[in-house]
Amino acid sequence: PYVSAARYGKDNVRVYKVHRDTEAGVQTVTEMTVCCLLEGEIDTSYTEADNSVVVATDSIKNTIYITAKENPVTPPELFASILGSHFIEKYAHIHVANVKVVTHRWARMEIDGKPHPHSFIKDSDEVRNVEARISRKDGIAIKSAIVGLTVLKSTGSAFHGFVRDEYTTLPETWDRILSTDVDASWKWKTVENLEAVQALVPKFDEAWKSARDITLKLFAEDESASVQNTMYKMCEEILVAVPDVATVIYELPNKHYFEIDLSWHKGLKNTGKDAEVYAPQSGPNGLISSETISA
Ligand SMILES: O=c1[nH]c(=O)c2nn[nH]c2[nH]1
Repeated sequence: PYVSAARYGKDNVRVYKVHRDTEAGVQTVTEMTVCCLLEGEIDTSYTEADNSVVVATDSIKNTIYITAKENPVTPPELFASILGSHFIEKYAHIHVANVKVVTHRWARMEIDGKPHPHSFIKDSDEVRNVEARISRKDGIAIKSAIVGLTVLKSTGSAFHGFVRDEYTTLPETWDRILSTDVDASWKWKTVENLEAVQALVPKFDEAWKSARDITLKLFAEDESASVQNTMYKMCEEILVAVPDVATVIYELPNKHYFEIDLSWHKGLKNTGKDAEVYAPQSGPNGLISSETISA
């Protein structure tokens, strides 16, 4: 046997960093969870217990803290690229660093109508993620994402005209609840090195805001004929709004809310246009995904 692929490192490295603007008296916080996995000439550490090629995962963890201390931690695309580049530059036998950064939400509190200088709320479990592959020979490939943005609309969603056969029980509907946990990601065109990432820095936050705004606006306003079609419209608009992005990926669970027929109770009407009380379903759920590439 031989090792066909190997990567190792430290996962679930939680990092918090505060920026203190003493002049303005305003503090800003960033909290993230980092995973950093290395690839390279490391097979002998698996096949021959040769630890001389192993940068200990503990040292990788230490490097994450030091890199966070000495560099910007935002935008996460930049921090991930700086961190990954460190390993390629420092260790000749390490050829790829796979860095995932999950940034958690700390929304600045508004107290008496004013942004508070140093207090924040975790207003949802939504996260902003980055997965970067920093490779000595292939350059830097970055995928950014919005994950865990849970949304619901109480109307403005239909689903009819689908295959009807001996397996079908789902009634057609012209007015249903639509709810999903958005997982949207966009792949940047691969860049040569860290310098090229730094040139892109102003675009990373803009792209995240555009992708999030487009997703919410279309979700709310589209008279949805299906999750598939609404998802495609989101991809189209993101590809137009963010030219440096080559591919947009969505994965949307369809979190069903079932009507409850209460007619057995004194003829109580609670279906179709009379439906008001529904049963939210934990599962099964639909799962609709797509990858859309600019022309
Ligand atoms: O939007 C939807 N897409 C589907 O493919 C589907 N299948 N059942 N309900 C559905 N809703």
